[in-house]
Amino acid sequence: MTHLKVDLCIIGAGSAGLSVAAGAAQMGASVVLIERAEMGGDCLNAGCIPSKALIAAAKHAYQPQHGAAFGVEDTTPQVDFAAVKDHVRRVIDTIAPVDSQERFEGLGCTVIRADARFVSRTEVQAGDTIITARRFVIATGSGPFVPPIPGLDGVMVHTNETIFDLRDKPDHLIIIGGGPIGMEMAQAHRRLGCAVTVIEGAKAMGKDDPELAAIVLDRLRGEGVAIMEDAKAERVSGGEGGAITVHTSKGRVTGTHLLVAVGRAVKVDGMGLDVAGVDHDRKGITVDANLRSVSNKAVYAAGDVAGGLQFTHVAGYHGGQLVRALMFGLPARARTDHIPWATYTDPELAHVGLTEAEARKRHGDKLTVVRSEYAHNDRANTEGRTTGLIKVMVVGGRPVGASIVGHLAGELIGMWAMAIANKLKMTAISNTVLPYPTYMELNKRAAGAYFSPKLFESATVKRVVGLVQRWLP
Ligand SMILES: Cc1cc2nc3c(=O)[nH]c(=O)nc-3n(C[C@H](O)[C@H](O)[C@H](O)COP(=O)(O)OP(=O)(O)OC[C@H]3O[C@@H](n4cnc5c(N)ncnc54)[C@H](O)[C@@H]3O)c2cc1C
Ligand SMILES: NC(=O)c1ccc[n+]([C@@H]2O[C@H](COP(=O)([O-])OP(=O)(O)OC[C@H]3O[C@@H](n4cnc5c(N)ncnc54)[C@H](O)[C@@H]3O)[C@@H](O)[C@H]2O)c1
Repeated sequence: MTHLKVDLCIIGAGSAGLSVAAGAAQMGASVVLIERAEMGGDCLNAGCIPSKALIAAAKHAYQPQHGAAFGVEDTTPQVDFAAVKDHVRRVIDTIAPVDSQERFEGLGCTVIRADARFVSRTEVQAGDTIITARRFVIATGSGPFVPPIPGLDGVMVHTNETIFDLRDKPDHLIIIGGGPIGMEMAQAHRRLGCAVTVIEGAKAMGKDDPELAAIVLDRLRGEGVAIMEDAKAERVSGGEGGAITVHTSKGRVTGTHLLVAVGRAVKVDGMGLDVAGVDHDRKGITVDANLRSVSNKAVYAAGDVAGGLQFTHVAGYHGGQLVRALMFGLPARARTDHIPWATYTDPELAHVGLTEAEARKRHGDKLTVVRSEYAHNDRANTEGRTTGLIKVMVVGGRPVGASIVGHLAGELIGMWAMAIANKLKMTAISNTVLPYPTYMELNKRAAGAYFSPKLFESATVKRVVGLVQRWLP
């Protein structure tokens, strides 16, 4: 058995673990980084990157069929599904060196490729190495939750861990779960030529503003994705030639392939957390506002396993907060009110801060909701992207939330994320001069919609202007 004594031991080399490791090692701490599977974790290997690469291929399949409005004849492209998967693989391989063992060893980390588990409150074993550390970061992420639906174990079930490796095009893909994974995968597969049915137990895209989500759902339905809502998957059965039937509270659907996307299960099993005295539950490690275990002060958690929002940018944010806490002894104080998210359907759906419903509940009459429609944006008109809108929730002259549905919503939300993170006023947006014609002007128009009534419908302003005009030379 080898023994190592270090400042910091990080378990998991996904977005969260890598962010902490890179920062801590470059600031001079001795760091052990342990990963039992592929470097880069879910985002690189089975999450964000393959899904966005697949969506990009699907856009290429879709666009040639919709050029007529621009005077370009519609054509039906031939999709080589296996070649699409080659493209997905190439993108992963291109990005992989940034997350690689070699790169992190170059930064000064000791990288161990093994399963890690606590053997005491201050020691972790990985393979034949025992690591004693002043601090530990658990960044073990999450995996697909596969619910105990009767019959599921009797058919071939895909999750995000296998769907990107599928090289034969599904004739009919059934997706259980209408969250971000389900809806992104539904549209991508439909555009690549599959029949797709989504079975959602409650409301599809149910974590987003329902008015904006409805615009995405209309679009997907218009493209031929069948979406069943309030239809809980109750039983699954197999049939001849690999056919799969999902029985729901609203009837049954038969397809050729099944993707389960009903949420995530955090990875904490077999880690010796009880030996280390680290409290945890179904949502992950129980941490305080500083991402520190409430029951073992030497242990911190970051990313999906920290029990909050499950996004790569949150994992990165946790990483930054922990570097600050672990290297300088400053409080981490992870906020959540300024965290944006985006779902990369077409149109995209993005959000930051309070939704309209949450803002109404919290702020009542003090809330103003302003809107800006894509149909009034010149750039959107030139590109035929006029479906969409922005809603901004404003209290006391400052944005407290923004929701966007439309082309590039994931990019546009950045301006509101910056405003909320830095507690900027609406004037910070309205004072900004933007290039014309851009989609970004939608944000400025929303800020304009906030000030317009105050300027153009105010008797006081009219009186002052009248007086000034009388006295101006
Ligand atoms: C299909 C899909 C699409 C997504 N798209 C987006 C998106 O567009 N944008 C976005 O922000 N987020 C997206 N996400 C979410 C994002 O992937 C996760 O939030 C992010 O990967 C979490 O990072 P993490 O470091 O917490 O965990 P992970 O990336 O899961 O990394 C944890 C690592 O720990 C390792 N590990 C676990 N247990 C042990 C152990 N005992 N010993 C050693 N190693 C261990 C695992 O092997 C893994 O490599 C998507 C997720 C999925 C599934
Ligand atoms: N663009 C992005 O940022 C992005 C993309 C994909 C995933 N993610 C992350 O991954 C997480 C997991 O995504 P997800 O879509 O798997 O989970 P989710 O929890 O967001 O959505 C799962 C959906 O499945 C439904 N469901 C659960 N059980 C069901 C049943 N038996 N029958 C029918 N429907 C059922 C739920 O009502 C819910 O709407 C997300 O919350 C997000 O954090 C992010």
